[in-house]
Amino acid sequence: MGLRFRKSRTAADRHGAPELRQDTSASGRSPSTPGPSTPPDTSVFDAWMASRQSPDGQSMIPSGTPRSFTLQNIKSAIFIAQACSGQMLRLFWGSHPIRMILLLALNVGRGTLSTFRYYSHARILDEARLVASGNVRFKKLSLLIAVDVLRMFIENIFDTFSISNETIVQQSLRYQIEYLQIETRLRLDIPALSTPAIRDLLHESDLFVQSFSGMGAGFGFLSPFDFVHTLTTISEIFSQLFLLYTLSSRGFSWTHAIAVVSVFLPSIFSFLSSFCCQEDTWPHALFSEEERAISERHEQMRHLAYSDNFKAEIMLFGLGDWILKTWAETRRSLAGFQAPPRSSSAAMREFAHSSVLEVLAMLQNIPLALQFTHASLGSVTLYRGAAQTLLHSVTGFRASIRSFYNSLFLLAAFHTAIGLQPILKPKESEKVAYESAMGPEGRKGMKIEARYLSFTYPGREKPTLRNINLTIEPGEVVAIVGFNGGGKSTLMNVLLRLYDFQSGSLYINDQDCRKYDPSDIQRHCTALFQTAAKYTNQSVKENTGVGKVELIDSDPAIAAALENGGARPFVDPLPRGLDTKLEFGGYGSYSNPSIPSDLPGYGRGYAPSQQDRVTLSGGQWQRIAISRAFMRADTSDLWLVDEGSASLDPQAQTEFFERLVRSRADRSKTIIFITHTMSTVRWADKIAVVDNGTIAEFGSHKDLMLRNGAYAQLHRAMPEAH
Ligand SMILES: Nc1ncnc2c1ncn2[C@@H]1O[C@H](COP(=O)(O)OP(=O)(O)OP(=O)(O)O)[C@@H](O)[C@H]1O
Repeated sequence: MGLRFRKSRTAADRHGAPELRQDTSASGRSPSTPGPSTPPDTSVFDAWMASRQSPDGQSMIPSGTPRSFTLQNIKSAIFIAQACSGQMLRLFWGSHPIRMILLLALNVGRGTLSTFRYYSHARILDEARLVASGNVRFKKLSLLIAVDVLRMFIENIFDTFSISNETIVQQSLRYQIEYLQIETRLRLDIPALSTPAIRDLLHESDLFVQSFSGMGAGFGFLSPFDFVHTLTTISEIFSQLFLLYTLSSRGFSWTHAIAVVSVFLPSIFSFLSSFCCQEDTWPHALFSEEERAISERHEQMRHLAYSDNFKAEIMLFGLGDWILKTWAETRRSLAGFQAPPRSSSAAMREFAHSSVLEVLAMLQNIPLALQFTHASLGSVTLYRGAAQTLLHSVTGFRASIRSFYNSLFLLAAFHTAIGLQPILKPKESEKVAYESAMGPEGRKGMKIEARYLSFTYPGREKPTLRNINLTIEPGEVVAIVGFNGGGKSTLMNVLLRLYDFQSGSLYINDQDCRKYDPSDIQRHCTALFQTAAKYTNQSVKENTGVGKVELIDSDPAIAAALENGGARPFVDPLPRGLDTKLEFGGYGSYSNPSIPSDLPGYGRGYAPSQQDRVTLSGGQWQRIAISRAFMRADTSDLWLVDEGSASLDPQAQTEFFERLVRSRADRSKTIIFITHTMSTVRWADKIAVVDNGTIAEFGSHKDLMLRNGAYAQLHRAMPEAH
């Protein structure tokens, strides 16, 4: 299946943009194939993708990179603002309508506060100046000071109220935005999440969400919420302009005209030059493949240094120096990339820019010099205050515009992401409900038929599974064996509908599997993955109960699952029983030496770290994972075990298989298990040998031994087989 986005092969194609329609001709899929994770608002998605093209059109800039001010990008930003503003306004409005209006009004009001402050100070200064001439009017001066104190008091109350109102609105908005983002991440399936363009989309969407909590960095983040603050800046600019106007209207002169114009000159010059000098905002080297590779290596080294998981190997193999050296080298290289040597013309431009700014700032003082003889001290102070605030506000406004410009692209990502749908979900009109199958001799369970099934991981060129042909009857027990990297786990993931296949067919209970909602199939399966999840810092109850969340509070159901999983011997003596929290044996975990680590239990004891939490061994974690899988055994037609018992000792492994088979005494479940241990193969009715992505042999132990092929060879290589 080819991913298609545009007719011509652009950088977007090369980076795996999701297709607008399914390319059925290339994949050989049936028309009933579920739709891809098509962004619902493709025009916003197109604008977002277009903004990620590098200026030469040859590559895509990494997600999270600020966009440059090109004509194309500016057009995209305007389009995004138009297309998404409705949604944003609805979100803003929906959070707290009254508080939202207050927020806008208070932000406008805040901008005028400095004008009152300067005006009040100017009047006090003018009055105080009379002290020198002996004409001091104490009553008036006291009144002015009292008014100023009152102004400060009101300003304080205004600020306090406006900050608390803003916090409430921001928290509410943040909640809504984060909720939508988390919901999207949970809704999407693995194929959607592995599509490079969707991953980038979600990354920028995450940055958008982070910008609401002030956690963003590097993108010049400014959430649309923060943009409300520019209302303060705008109102500040207008109120200072008004102040300057009132100063000049006391007797207009050309010096006042110069005053108003000169106040703006540095800002105007700076504003225009920031748009004109594109080289300053587009460091090409930042996006080269070379830098990306170095940056990745840099991150890897940092991760190695920080993560506890690698500590043992780092110490054992003496990797410390190598990690530090590589980290330092990559860091230096990155610094070189981030600060490319400036060309002499760029340096000259920078010099000219700063000199002009300085001259313009100096020009601002000319009106002061001209007026000094006849203007009052208050007017002079007022002029300086207004001029500086204006400069500051316009500069701040310019920075806000730039940040807001960038946040529009993050908004586009968020807007598109929250509309994404899982790739594997079938169309409502074609969906069928799952029903258990009946097999020969009244056996129940899941029937699986794969025909010429092939699968390639997203972003990979070579298929991992090729022409898989396999029929598993309801109630059958099948062992999958083969060499490392052959594709066994991948086959399990495809059977579980965690991944879709590109060609061939897969029938489950005589129905095309693509007609089922994957969650409908998964509800009837239980699985034990090669690397079982460890819900660290969560209780035994939660670690087990998540196997069937409806029963997470049912102590009897959890106790039964722990019994089946062989976990009770070490769970029962725990100080807080099912409520004891479980920890992974990291190097940072705390051990309390006063508690003996050899508490009675199954096999070796656990290492208690605190009264309410324990650190489990690898095998104990595996028993918890098995218990979790047993939580859903009653309602499952299929058990899939991917070396889930590999960490168990031989006796425990036998017990596990006995329990597994006992749990389907009436042969009411299909069981598929992947194993490298030949002693466990005896539990299987049939064996599939997976080699190099295909099923090399399939049959009973007896048949395959007689065949004397790959299985017989594997079997003979295992000492415990004899
Ligand atoms: N998420 C993934 N993305 C890309 N390639 C993958 C992914 N998972 C596995 N592979 C590749 O698919 C191939 C088959 O891997 P798989 O885990 O299915 O093999 P396996 O037979 O289960 O191996 P083992 O016996 O070692 O567990 C390997 O080459 C592996 O690199």
